[in-house]
Amino acid sequence: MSRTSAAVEPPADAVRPVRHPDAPAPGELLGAHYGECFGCGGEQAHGLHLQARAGEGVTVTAEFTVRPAHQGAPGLAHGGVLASALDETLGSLNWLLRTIAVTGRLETDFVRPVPVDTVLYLEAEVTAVAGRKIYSTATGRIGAPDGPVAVRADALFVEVKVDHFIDNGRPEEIRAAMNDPDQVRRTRAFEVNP
Ligand SMILES: CCCCCCCCCCCC(=O)SCCNC(=O)CCNC(=O)[C@H](O)C(C)(C)COP(=O)(O)OP(=O)(O)OC[C@H]1O[C@@H](n2cnc3c(N)ncnc32)[C@H](O)[C@@H]1OP(=O)(O)O
Repeated sequence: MSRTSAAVEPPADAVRPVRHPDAPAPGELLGAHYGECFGCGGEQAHGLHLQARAGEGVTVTAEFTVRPAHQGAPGLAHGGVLASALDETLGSLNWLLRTIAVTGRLETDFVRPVPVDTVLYLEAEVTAVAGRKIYSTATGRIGAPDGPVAVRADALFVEVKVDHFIDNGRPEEIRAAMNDPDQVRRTRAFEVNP
């Protein structure tokens, strides 16, 4: 059962999200926004290596394989790892809006245990936007895109300027990300225009 709080309910003046005209086409892989990202980075040895794919409208899908390193209870995925997979999937939606945003609130329901070696099929959608606040929802299903729901989440992302990272991050990583030879990743991190 979901017990979503008012904090992740869009207010009355919220509007429908608008897919950016230059958003990746439905079916296209989004790629990582940062090579060292725990959720999606290919250079992050300890990461989830989650790959999100654009869907129709402001939706994405992603697959995440639960590895032995992701255990909490013996043979079962750790709840925090599952929340991370949901967070990353939800965060990747903002690229379809061409908005830089960070997770303000993430409410997660853990519905079924998720065994090691399971492929979790994630889908996420932006439901509404109110000023800087972006409301979104996600589900993770076991074994197949129409498998049983194991986890779900509602989230509030808050739009930020690139200064958020420059002011709060470590200079060496910021410098490296700004000089990333991967132009798409650099654009996602630092040159996004609404
Ligand atoms: C280098 C690579 C780059 C990479 C670029 C790509 C980034 C990908 C990120 C991946 C996802 C992550 O891991 S993100 C990492 C985890 N998250 C974070 O570190 C965020 C930490 N929190 C913050 O920095 C801050 O609290 C913010 C930015 C979220 C909000 O601060 P702020 O900018 O001062 O704004 P503030 O006025 O407080 O809030 C704006 C509106 O949102 C609402 N609001 C804010 N937080 C909440 C909340 N938790 N629950 C309910 N509502 C909230 C406020 O009530 C307000 O509503 P109203 O009054 O307007 O109605």
